[in-house]
Amino acid sequence: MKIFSASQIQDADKSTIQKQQISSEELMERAATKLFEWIHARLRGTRVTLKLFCGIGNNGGDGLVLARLLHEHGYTIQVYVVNFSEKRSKDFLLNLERLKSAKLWPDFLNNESELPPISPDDIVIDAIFGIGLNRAPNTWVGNLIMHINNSRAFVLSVDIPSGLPTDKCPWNPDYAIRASYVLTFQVPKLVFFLPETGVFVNQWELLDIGLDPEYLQTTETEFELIGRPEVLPLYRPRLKFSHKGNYGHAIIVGGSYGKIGAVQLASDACLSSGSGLVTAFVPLCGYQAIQTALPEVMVLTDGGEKIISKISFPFEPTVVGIGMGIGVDKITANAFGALLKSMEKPMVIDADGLNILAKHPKMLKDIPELSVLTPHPKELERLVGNWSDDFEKLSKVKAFSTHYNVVVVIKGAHTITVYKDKGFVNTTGNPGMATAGSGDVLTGMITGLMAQGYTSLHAAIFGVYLHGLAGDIGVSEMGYEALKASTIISNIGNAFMELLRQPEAEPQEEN
Ligand SMILES: NC(=O)C1=CN([C@@H]2O[C@H](COP(=O)(O)OP(=O)(O)OC[C@H]3O[C@@H](n4cnc5c(N)ncnc54)[C@H](O)[C@@H]3O)[C@@H](O)[C@H]2O)[C@@H](O)CC1
Ligand SMILES: Nc1ncnc2c1ncn2[C@@H]1O[C@H](COP(=O)(O)OP(=O)(O)O)[C@@H](O)[C@H]1O
Ligand SMILES: [K+]
Repeated sequence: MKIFSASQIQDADKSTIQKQQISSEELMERAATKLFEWIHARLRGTRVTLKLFCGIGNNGGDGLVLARLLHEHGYTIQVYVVNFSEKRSKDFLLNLERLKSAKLWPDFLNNESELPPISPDDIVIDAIFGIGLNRAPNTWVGNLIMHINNSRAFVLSVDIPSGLPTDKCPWNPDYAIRASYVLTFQVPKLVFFLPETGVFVNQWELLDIGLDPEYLQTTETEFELIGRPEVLPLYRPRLKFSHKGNYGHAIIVGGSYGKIGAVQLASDACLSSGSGLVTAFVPLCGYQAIQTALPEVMVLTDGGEKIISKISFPFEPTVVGIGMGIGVDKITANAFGALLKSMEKPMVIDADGLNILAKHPKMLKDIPELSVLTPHPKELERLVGNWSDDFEKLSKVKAFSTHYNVVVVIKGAHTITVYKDKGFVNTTGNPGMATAGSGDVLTGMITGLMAQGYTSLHAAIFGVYLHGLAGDIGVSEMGYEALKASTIISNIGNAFMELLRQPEAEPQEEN
């Protein structure tokens, strides 16, 4: 699903109004009716007080229409107009008049007003700012936002939490609503998924308000949200008459004394993702452990007892996944650098492989084109330097990816796979996966997919999604705390099956 910028959404609104020959006021009515239907379907007339905080733009206009509809259906409501500017929008004014005609008189709040009482049992509807927010809220509006946040009431935000801009981080994080739930119009917003801004959104849901489908389909976006519909077409089915030679031979290179488990996890994950053959390449001390733990995996060693000192293969691998537990010793770094120079096919580089690159930036130019790099935030910072906020991080990664022609997987709660100017935001995974070795599993999975012929970009997007899904299935059986990296591996098969599951047929109505 595409993630549009604020200005693109505004263009989609305009295009809708023009093509569907409706007025902006009708579009507002349509949007607010969707809000009302969502709320009414859940509350079904429950006796609860809804406190609607409405700004003076179109987001506030949505709030006013919603207030009218709630009132018509007998709900107890209190409407506050957050009067932060004299420049009220046309549709806000129109709906203010309609509200007054329905004998509903809002309280007008300004910088001299007392903060209105909010009980933890109230439901707050937050319609102060929408995607039109373009500067920091002033102090009294910020204080009102903090008051709402401190109220412990359930806060339902219209379109976007007020105070959170659509395409940047908030000027002041205290001055942004922390929404219990966001009902967002038509398309998801990027800020819902970034570590610094996603904290303002506990849960979100799309409301389809019928924006111009042609505009939505034909407009290119910088980011895309990756769910089942996007991943399913990437799947490469296994053929009836195929044999293991058709699915590639992956080599997982890594490990050092005390860190052989990382290679074991990655090799296991690589095999469990469908690689035809998997060989682990480890220092001598890892030989027995891997041979014992993974009978299906072959093992190569170099001469070094505790660390890798020279990397060479007696055959040409389909793909190499490298770096987990390998250490950053100078000898290992030299061996790694020599391998980069000799390789032409795309590789997967993780963990200490990335740390070696950060320590020896001259090696960067030797990374084979279209390789996949899988940094966690700290490794990323070592690689691209620090950033002032999540948006700067994204632009740095885009520049890095373009410069070296590599795919960068920014790992996190919503892992973002970046290739050149485009970012793919993952939707699977959970905090149970914040555990030792889960990154090694991801590297193994991406390597395993590339071995089978998935392109680098597809392997990264598909692997990240499947890894998160395997984690979600694992957590559904044992909870967050007990999930281990090996649990993710044992659920890779379930994740494939869940992905490929046929949707259940709609029950037939009996005549
Ligand atoms: N355009 C359309 O046809 C539709 C718009 N919709 C709603 O309209 C919203 C966008 O509305 P608007 O563009 O009116 O903007 P907002 O309602 O988000 O913002 C209010 C106005 O305040 C001004 N402003 C921005 N930041 C400010 C600040 N910190 N302090 C004081 N004033 C500030 C802006 O210039 C803006 O015009 C969407 O989020 C959505 O809720 C929906 O009704 C669907 C249809
Ligand atoms: N809160 C979270 N929600 C979803 N996924 C997470 C979360 N925390 C970590 N993960 C995932 O777990 C993996 C952790 O990788 P990494 O930090 O490299 O672990 P390790 O180095 O121990 O292998 C990444 O794929 C990341 O996206
Ligand atoms: K809002």
